[in-house]
Amino acid sequence: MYIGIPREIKNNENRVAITPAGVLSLISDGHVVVVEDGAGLGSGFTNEQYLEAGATIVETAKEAWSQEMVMKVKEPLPEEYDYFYEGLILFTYLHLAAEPGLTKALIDKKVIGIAYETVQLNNGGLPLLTPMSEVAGRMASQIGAQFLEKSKGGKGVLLSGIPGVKRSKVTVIGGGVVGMNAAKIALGLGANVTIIDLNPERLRELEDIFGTNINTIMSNPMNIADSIADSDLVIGAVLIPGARAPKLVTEEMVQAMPEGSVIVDVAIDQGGIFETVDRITTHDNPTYTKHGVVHYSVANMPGAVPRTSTIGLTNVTVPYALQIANKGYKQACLDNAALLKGINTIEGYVTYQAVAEAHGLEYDNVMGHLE
Ligand SMILES: NC(=O)C1=CN([C@@H]2O[C@H](COP(=O)(O)OP(=O)(O)OC[C@H]3O[C@@H](n4cnc5c(N)ncnc54)[C@H](O)[C@@H]3O)[C@@H](O)[C@H]2O)C=CC1
Ligand SMILES: CC(=O)C(=O)O
Repeated sequence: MYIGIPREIKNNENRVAITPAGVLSLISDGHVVVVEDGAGLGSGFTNEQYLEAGATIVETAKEAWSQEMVMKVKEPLPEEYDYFYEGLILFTYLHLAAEPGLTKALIDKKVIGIAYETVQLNNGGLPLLTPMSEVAGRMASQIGAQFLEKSKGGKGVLLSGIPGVKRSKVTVIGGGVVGMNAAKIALGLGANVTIIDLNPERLRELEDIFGTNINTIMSNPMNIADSIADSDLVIGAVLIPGARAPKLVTEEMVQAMPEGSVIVDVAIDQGGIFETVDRITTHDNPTYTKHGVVHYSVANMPGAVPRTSTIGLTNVTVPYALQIANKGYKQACLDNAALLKGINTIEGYVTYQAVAEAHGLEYDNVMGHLE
């Protein structure tokens, strides 16, 4: 199979969809990998390293996009939609529930859109989302600590406090991969941590992991309002796979937070869980202040630590890419139920229920397209 790797063009997105080691794996199985000039530089991988691994370097994005399968990191931006063509296999993060324009473009151009974030194992795990959620969760607490500094617009508190001065309170809403990693770092920085989740089994697991060093609370509007009212930092980490994120934190709840508190809405890539998060921010200009509260809503947080993130991402994506390339996407998806769940669009149809619901579009069963 011919596989294209375009350079990422989102603001400060320095990740790339494949490392030279990943190229070698694909080439060893007889595939051709076409990498856009300089695509790996942001992650510290040079054209020469890709060439040594056996890739072909092309000068333009158009050439990288003209291959049978395109592997990317972030969802395509509108200026990339013109590269779509009927039958293209697009293997990347798509986050379609929050992307009506992209959903329409994929349907109109009959692209086979396989979304990393909805590839799902039988146990519910999301193997192609997990490493980036680990990165973003860990970053969320670091970033929150930074924006609590007075010069950054925060109230001027240190997460750990000091002897004689109380520790800051961090509330994490959603105790999955992002939430657990955010809690780990917040605890390490000395904060007083509360995790809120809807799933009692998950709350039990979190207590088994952290012991009584954290508070675990059942998710409901009253508990969320109570916990965030006296929090210094609130982290949004809820996910319903493939769906638009539920707005769990109302404007009124944010208004009740003390001035200079900080919100980090990691779930922004699925639309965000705070009513007051009304925009996606960028690494160049990551925050805005509303009701006196600093809001951070960058949708590609791992793009800021591209070396770690690219290696972490490609560790998990390349084995799936190999299955698609070796067997063809139809057989690969028939043989692998996790990969099958990744197909969001095919032959002009939406084949992921939550995406169809998010946009009021007709849902079609993917199996009818795989004969
Ligand atoms: N902004 C960024 O750069 C990045 C964003 N993300 C996003 O972070 C979000 C979280 O991802 P993961 O932690 O991997 O998901 P996950 O599936 O591991 O965890 C989600 C958690 O939310 C909980 N949940 C569901 N409904 C809830 C409710 N009503 N109240 C409280 N908890 C609820 C679930 O029980 C689960 O424990 C996703 O939207 C993901 O795409 C991930 C990586 C980077
Ligand atoms: C998951 C995601 O949106 C990211 O890694 O940027």
